[in-house]
Amino acid sequence: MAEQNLEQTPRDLVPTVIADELHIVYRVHGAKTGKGSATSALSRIVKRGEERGVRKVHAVKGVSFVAYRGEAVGLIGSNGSGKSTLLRAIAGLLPAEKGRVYTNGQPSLLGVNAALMNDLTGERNVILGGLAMGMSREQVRERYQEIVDFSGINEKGDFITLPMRTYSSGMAARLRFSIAAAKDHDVLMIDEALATGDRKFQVRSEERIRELRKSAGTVFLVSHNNKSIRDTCDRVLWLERGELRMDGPTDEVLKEYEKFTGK
Ligand SMILES: Nc1ncnc2c1ncn2[C@@H]1O[C@H](COP(=O)(O)OP(=O)(O)OP(=O)(O)O)[C@@H](O)[C@H]1O
Repeated sequence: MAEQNLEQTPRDLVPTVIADELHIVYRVHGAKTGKGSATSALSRIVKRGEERGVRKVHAVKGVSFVAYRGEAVGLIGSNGSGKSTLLRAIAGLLPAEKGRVYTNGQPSLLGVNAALMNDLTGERNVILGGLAMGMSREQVRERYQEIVDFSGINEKGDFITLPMRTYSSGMAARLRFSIAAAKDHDVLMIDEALATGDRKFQVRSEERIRELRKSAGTVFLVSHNNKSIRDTCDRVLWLERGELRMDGPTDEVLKEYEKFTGK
């Protein structure tokens, strides 16, 4: 893929993320506890080393690709195929077992579980979220109304002044997306954020993703919604059992993926 792109317009392509034979392995402690007393457990640890009682999950297996500035890259694959793991590794949240990830610029991961404070109001979260992304107080103040309007949180009443815990999961996801999308990111990674919003919000956020791409960032989008991927991404990486099964133009990859899933 990289070679193909380089042949087309070598000077315009600025790589933002490079994954080189990347392997990610989770270690689950206490998965195989074995039987017996505490003393026998201790002696097993001493005798057989620290890996005893640790189960490994090899979630990403030798994935390589190069993503460029201005690209929107979809990540697809069955449940448990390694999509979220790959994003977390690009964001620097998981160490590589083998291989490397290089990023040019600051990657921001916008997950469904992104950490907003449930006991604080939406309003406070907008401010803290903006500051946490590196915006100044003035910038947050300037963008505040835009963020709230984009999220649509106040469409059905004054919810922005209520604690986040009173929001539905869709409302919370919309607010997270709106906060993250208020800033231009070098590399923005979105994990299923669109799936939780209603159709009107999805259309708005897809539009914003296209804008973010124009402002020279790279966007990664994990989704099980093929339509969202088709409407937003020009390139798709298809993962299956941790391996990169296909990397290419959206239509080509989705065609093969739909054959695979029988849809
Ligand atoms: N914290 C963790 N500890 C151990 N194993 C994990 C952990 N998180 C994910 N896994 C395992 O890693 C593999 C890949 O999971 P991942 O969440 O990356 O898949 P996914 O493609 O994003 O799935 P989905 O579409 O269901 O969200 C799975 O086998 C999963 O069980």
